[in-house]
Amino acid sequence: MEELIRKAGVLMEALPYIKRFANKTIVIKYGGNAMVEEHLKRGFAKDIVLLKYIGLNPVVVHGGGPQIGRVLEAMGKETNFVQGMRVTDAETMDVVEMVLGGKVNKEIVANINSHDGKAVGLSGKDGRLIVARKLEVKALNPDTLTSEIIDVGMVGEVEQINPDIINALEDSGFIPVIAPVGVGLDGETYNINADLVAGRIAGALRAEKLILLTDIEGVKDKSGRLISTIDINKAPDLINDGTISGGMIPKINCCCDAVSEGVHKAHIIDGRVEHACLLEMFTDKGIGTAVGRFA
Ligand SMILES: Nc1ncnc2c1ncn2[C@@H]1O[C@H](COP(=O)(O)OP(=O)(O)O)[C@@H](O)[C@H]1O
Ligand SMILES: CC(=O)N[C@@H](CCC(=O)OP(=O)(O)O)C(=O)O
Repeated sequence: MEELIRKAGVLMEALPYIKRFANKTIVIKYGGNAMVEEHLKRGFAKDIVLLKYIGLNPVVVHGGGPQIGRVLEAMGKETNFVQGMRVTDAETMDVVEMVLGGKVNKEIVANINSHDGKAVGLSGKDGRLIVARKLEVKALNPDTLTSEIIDVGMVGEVEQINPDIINALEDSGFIPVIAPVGVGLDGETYNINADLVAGRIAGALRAEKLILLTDIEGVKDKSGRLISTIDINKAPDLINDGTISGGMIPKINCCCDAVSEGVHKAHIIDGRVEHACLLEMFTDKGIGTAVGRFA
């Protein structure tokens, strides 16, 4: 009996959040590093289905960097990163589109649907959801100490999000699952960092929340302790003083951009924790790092 009462208590803790988030859109970025063990993949799919059944509108944007890397390696093709972006020649672009839009996207769709969700896979080409242009990456040349443009190939940045297709799917009870492949004005294909796509989609949808699932507990301070909240005005200091580096920089920047565009809060959480999304959304304490306006 005690165990049953404890379970009821857990449900009651969730009640104010279920009420607050009813009919709200939640954009969840599912990183390639978080798609590891089978039980975690199933747990993620079940979380998404539960969110939909209790009246929220989850939108999934996925990555797949490690999965792309494995295929390129099997082909014997070298891959390089500049400022966290994969240098993408024509052959690499084909692999990226096949892996993200094909295998990875369909695996997530199938997993959600096997738990009675109604997921539909999309890339940025569908309904011209993600219109992109070539990304210009500037870096300092150590010899001349001048800033130079580095050609990273078909890497794109988001020019515009056309959310009509997402709204149409949501209205019909479907769960959009989006691969971060963009389309240019002339129909060309672009490879875009999945965090950046998730942030821009959350902004365009005026989502209640953006959740980035990654492979670390959240943002940590210099002594390795988790920082549970970051005000968007304080984030640049954490980058400038070196607390935040590497792959965490685009994450925090896209969280800040999303909040500036009207998203209420963005969260960076550990996708290796089972049911991470539910723990973040429906418990008082939450997990990971929340980015918002706290001042
Ligand atoms: N202050 C910080 N707190 C947490 N992680 C950080 C920090 N600074 C840099 N990182 C690095 O950022 C990584 C997350 O970025 P990334 O590997 O690109 O994630 P994903 O593959 O999920 O997109 C962490 O694993 C960690 O190595
Ligand atoms: C331009 C660029 O780097 N694109 C990424 C797209 C996938 C991605 O972002 O995947 P994760 O979220 O799993 O890292 C790539 O090619 O790896």
